[in-house]
Amino acid sequence: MIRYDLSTALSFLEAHDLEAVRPRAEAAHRMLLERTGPGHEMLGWRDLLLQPDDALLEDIDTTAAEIREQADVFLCLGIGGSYLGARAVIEALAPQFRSPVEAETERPRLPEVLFAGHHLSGRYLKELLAYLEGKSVYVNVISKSGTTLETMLAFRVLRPWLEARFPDAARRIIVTTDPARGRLHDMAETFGYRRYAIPPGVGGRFSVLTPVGLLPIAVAGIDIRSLFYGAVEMCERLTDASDNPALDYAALRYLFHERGYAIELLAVFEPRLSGIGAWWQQLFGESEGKAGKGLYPDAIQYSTDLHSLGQYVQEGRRHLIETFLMVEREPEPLTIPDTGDDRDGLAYLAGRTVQEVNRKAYEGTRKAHADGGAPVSTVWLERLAPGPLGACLYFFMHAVAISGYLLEVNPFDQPGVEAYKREMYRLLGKP
Ligand SMILES: O=P(O)(O)OC[C@H]1O[C@](O)(CO)[C@@H](O)[C@@H]1O
Repeated sequence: MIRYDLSTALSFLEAHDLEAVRPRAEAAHRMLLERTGPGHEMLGWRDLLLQPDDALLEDIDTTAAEIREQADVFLCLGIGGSYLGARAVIEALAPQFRSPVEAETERPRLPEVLFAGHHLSGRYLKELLAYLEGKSVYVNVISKSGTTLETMLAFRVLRPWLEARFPDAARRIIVTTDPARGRLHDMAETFGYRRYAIPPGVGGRFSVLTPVGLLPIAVAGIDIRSLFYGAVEMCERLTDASDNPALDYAALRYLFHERGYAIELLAVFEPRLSGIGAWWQQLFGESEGKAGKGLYPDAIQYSTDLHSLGQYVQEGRRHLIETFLMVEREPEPLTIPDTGDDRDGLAYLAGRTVQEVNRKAYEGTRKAHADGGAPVSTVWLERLAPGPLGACLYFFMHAVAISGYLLEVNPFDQPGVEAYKREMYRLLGKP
């Protein structure tokens, strides 16, 4: 389901470099599998795939079916790992343009899945409340700690709004949080909200395959079982150190990190994958960026950004590597019309497909950027569907764990994110 092509990047290294780093990468891989590395108590994201809880998937599907039936809007409140995974998968797989009914089935349309609590814009919340007026709204508050300001502040605004409009407000609020503690947990207990647990051994950025991601994804009408089992399959495949694309990816990144490269671009040519890029940014940024180490992760969307950042990538400071995230099989090609003239200068494309043009844009970009001095490699996704996407999510989680161990950091903590919070709370006069 996932293929990793690093052939072009290898030309930036000495012939034996990859082989030389392999024993270290394999040792890091073993630390992950054998739970001997720092942060090993936070490997719950693997455990839940090694022992799938089908009853939980069933339960989430049942809740999602009720919400799909009742809601016009499913509003997810969360930030960082508590929304990026859900948003990424929904953007990748749900229809990009909405219609009043699903064309073929004549069924009423799916609820709109919206996000809030992922920043502190009062303006956004005000406009959101105005938009929600008159609609049937369900709210999913997602926070592992149950204390994150952005999320909890949005909930404080939404809760009275819901209570004032819906006699069954308590049933419309679903809380996803720590199973035993925290303010959100306690509120759910007090007010009788439905509750889903984030296992204690799963950090926010690794939580997409828990109810954090699965409930919103299921509400969006996506097959969570296929997504989940795609990840299970990839998890099983990556236990073997030989022919292991995650290990190769981690080893390659490490080699360039050690050679002074500072930035990794994750470039997509399919806008639907931009959300995966945003999710990947948090995954790699929070896991690696500590002790003065790590590649700065930057997600970029082509060909859009070739017209803004392309100049820098081609000729700017040579301190970046580029990883393309591509889809192998594209369904429903769109044929470029033959208009019978060449007024727009595009007659040479008539009869070919837009997909082919996009593929050539990728091939051309890969060559140009490599020629310009950027080591490039490509992660290939078999197709845009729940199974391969689940495999892709696991691929990156496995890779970042190996990568963190190669850098000799704990890939599962994020002590640095507290610094701004301390300053902000001091300014706000938090008791
Ligand atoms: O789920 P929580 O506890 O609200 O945290 C949200 C996000 O905030 C962070 O803790 C960073 O502040 C992330 O690691 C996490 O994904």
